[in-house]
Amino acid sequence: MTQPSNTEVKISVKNLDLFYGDKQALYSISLDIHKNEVTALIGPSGCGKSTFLRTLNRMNDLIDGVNINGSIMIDNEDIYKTNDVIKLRTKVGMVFQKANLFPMSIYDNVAYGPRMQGIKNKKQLNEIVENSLRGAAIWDEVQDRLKHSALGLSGGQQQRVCIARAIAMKPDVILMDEPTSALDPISTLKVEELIENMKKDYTIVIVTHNMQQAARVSDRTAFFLSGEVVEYDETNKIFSMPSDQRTEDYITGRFG
Ligand SMILES: Nc1ncnc2c1ncn2[C@@H]1O[C@H](COP(=O)(O)OP(=O)(O)OP(=O)(O)O)[C@@H](O)[C@H]1O
Repeated sequence: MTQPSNTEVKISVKNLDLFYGDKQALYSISLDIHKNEVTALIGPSGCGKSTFLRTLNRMNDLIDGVNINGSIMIDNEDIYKTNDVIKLRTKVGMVFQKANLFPMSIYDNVAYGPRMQGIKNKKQLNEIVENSLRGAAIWDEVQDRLKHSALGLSGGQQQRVCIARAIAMKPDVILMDEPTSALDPISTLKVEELIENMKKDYTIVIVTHNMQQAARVSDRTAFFLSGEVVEYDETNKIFSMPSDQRTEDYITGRFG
């Protein structure tokens, strides 16, 4: 468990409500996410963790009938007031629960985003691919088979290539939605180590069902319940001395 430092605020969420049609899924969420920290979102199934995560790069815009009130500022800019959603999603990358690599080579998977941005220079692409795979702690395992299909890798390796693919876009923030829930314990540990190492370069927000994982990798933890944030604090505090009885009941396994 790491000690949070007094880092600057990267993302500031104020009074955020979200509705799927008539159904409200998030209630007046306000919290600050700090730069170069790992922030964990925990809570029982259906409490709104993924919904909240997706608001941070406007992935919910892709769902019909979603309405949002309140504001989310990233680097002091309201992300719901910009029209450049592509730029936002470049700055705020995402890694999903299940590795979702394209049926193409490892190299092409990582080079995909930069190529879409118009980078064609071979040397530059080689550099981006190598640096991204190194950044995702998978270079040593795949450097001899960059031209092989990415789908031939193990689940844990594929998930790290997904992280490399996110890194290749040079994001500031990386959102991770249960990135290890489909992995075995050893691959999980590798991804957790990777997350710890990545926070010096990125701001990371991770949804996890795994309480030990939240305790191991995060600096701050938000406990969600029925669409509200019950408690948000330093991870040490949440896991040793929560202020709210409901947080305590959840982390001690009394429900959820
Ligand atoms: N596309 C959607 N349309 C309508 N309702 C949705 C949609 N996605 C999620 N919901 C509802 O919003 C609420 C929050 O769901 P969400 O997936 O954010 O919770 P979660 O905490 O991430 O759950 P889990 O841990 O099971 O992934 C739930 O009641 C869910 O049914």
